[in-house]
Amino acid sequence: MELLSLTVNSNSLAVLQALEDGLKKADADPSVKAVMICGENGKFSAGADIRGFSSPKRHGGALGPIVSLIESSEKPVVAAIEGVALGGGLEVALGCHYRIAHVKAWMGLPEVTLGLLPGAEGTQRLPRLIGVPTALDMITTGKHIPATEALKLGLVDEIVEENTIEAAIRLANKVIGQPLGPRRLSLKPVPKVPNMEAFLREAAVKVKQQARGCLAPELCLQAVRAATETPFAEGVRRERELFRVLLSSGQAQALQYAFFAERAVHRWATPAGASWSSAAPQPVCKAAVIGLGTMGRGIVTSLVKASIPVVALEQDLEYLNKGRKAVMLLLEREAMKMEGGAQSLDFHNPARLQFTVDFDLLHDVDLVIEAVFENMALKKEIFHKLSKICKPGALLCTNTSALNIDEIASATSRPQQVIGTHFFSPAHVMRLLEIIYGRHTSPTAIATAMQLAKTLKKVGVVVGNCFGFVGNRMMFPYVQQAVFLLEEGSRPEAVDQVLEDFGFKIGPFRMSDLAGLDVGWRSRQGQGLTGPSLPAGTPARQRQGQRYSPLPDLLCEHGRFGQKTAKGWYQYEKAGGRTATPDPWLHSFLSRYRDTHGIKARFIDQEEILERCLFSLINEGFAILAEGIASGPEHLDVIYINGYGWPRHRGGPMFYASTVGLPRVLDKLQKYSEAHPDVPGLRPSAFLKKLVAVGNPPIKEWMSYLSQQSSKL
Ligand SMILES: CC/C=C/CC(=O)SCCNC(=O)CCNC(=O)[C@H](O)C(C)(C)COP(=O)(O)OP(=O)(O)OC[C@H]1O[C@@H](n2cnc3c(N)ncnc32)[C@H](O)[C@@H]1OP(=O)(O)O
Repeated sequence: MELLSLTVNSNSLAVLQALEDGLKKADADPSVKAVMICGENGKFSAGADIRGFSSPKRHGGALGPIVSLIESSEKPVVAAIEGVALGGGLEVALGCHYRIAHVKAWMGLPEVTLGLLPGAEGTQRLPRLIGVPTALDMITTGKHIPATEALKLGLVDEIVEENTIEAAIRLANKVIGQPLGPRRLSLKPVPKVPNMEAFLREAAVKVKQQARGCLAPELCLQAVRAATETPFAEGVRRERELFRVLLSSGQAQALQYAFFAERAVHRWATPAGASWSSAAPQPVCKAAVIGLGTMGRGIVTSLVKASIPVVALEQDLEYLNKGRKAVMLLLEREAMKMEGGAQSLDFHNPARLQFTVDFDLLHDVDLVIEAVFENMALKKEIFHKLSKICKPGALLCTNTSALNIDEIASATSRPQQVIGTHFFSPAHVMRLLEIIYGRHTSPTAIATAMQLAKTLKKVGVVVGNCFGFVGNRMMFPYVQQAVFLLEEGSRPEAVDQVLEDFGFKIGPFRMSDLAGLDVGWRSRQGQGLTGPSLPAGTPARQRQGQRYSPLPDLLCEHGRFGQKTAKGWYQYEKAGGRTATPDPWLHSFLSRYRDTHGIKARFIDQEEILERCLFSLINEGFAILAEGIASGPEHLDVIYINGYGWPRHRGGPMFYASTVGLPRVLDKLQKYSEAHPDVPGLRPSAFLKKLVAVGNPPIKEWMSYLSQQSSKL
């Protein structure tokens, strides 16, 4: 035997053992001259089984010594990388003396996205191979890179278009007898950077800023720093130490929960029994988007990027030309980020992207996404038209953040094909797609919308139809609490700071200024909560017997719509400016407001700000679960992580509640509810009370209590 081949699809214990046994056998057998390591079924390895991290013994130090064993082999070891080499899989490849990859393979060290660091000596070998700046980027972001890039970086020695295994065998035969010392990465010095210390210091500041409280990127950087400052063996010791810190941090559990939650939402189901396992999607070969405002432009861009031909429609030529310009600009920017540039998107080709004011051009599309502004009468008029013009099987989607899907569907002759597709702004960037089924929506329509999400590289989450659906419905009590806190004595910057320190990308007041206060104002006017239709004599701070804050309405009456008017909860340098500065006018306005309404301002500490905002949001989540609007807590968490800037390392609001402990959440809600009996959002939901009563079960068991007990809730 001249060559031994080993397969390493996943780094399970059995595979590791087989790898170790195989290597020892190869070393001991004089007839073996070289070793080739490959994966089965066209995949090298996706790394360790993520579920295994809950048992530290299984992975912590198990792989590192095997990687060292590979490297110290006296016979050349060649990695044949097909499919993916990720995490522990890539670390195995780094232990090999040569790496050869298929042109379509992808590589990366994504441990950081799971709250960990590459703990099998990867933080020490990769910088030695490709240099500190690039290794640091790969390790702290966890990005997957294509084989072509890996070749440019020197991560692999060769890429092939044909049979990788045969090419690896050829390479192994060629290098038999050549000295292995120069191929052992642990023996190589880390390539120098002109001012390494300054470089690492700057990188640390950047990584900390981007991490927003997530530990893993910072500890990844510390491990790479160790590679630059200490010999290999010392660096490995430091890497193991840091790995153990991360493994026992709650953040790793939260991030791993988020990994599986994002996959669990693919397996959608509705209370009526429709599900992913029985429904098949319809093909979408051509789509249309109606309305080229901010949302429509992003949606068109997203479809073009996914190579779906689009007809983009506006109400008149003026709006069409404005929309066309904006879409072209977005597409040009996107094309610049892509390898093939504008050519790869081909958006100047009318067969790919057509602009029109003629509804009749929608006769042959497979799917329409209506994205006009939130006006029920207008949406119904459009859907009525669509059901006359579109071909029989076409899916009719409405991009709405709160409107009733059933009412929109009632305007058509085919309500089974009507579905809500709630995109998030900017629609070509944000990953979330909330998919809302109505009473008559067919399983095929849901499956098609889910497939669309996948094609657009988004995470689709299927939810039921209610005001605000899941995301916005949970957001209402959160924002309401934030405003109540201002009434009681706090300031926008204090509330935002607490929530941003928690890890939100942006606090509720900065968010409101960004989105525009006029959006909510129009909606409240429509609901008769403010404006001319408010009955005379309505108390200023009460609606239907419940506490109401007119503060946001008053700001709008002063023309303060947020960034677009340079004034909102903050002041900005100019209309459209982005830099929020606390505004003395607002502070004295709040004082006058409190005086007018006889409110005595009090000091509100950070704990109260955090708990009232977050626990009211979580409380609404429990109500949503109890009503069957979403089929599990993962759905709510995926929505919040991908659409609302919830810090991923805290796993989503429902996972966070499970880590705080449901008895504590209940206790605090009870306390706040007693202090504010006129605020329904603080009254603990029956489902939360039930879960506490049955002993605070783990999150994965919550829904089982609902099905047994829903009638008694
Ligand atoms: C000291 C030793 C330490 C080692 C550290 C590590 O190795 S940590 C693990 C590093 N690896 C990863 O993070 C890879 C994670 N996986 C992915 O990025 C993707 O799954 C993929 C490999 C790129 C494939 O993507 P694709 O879109 O084709 O499929 P899915 O993501 O839907 O995955 C299919 C199912 O496989 C499960 N899965 C994938 N990888 C793992 C894994 N490493 N451990 C456990 N399970 C994994 C995934 O959950 C899917 O299962 P479902 O049952 O369908 O949900």
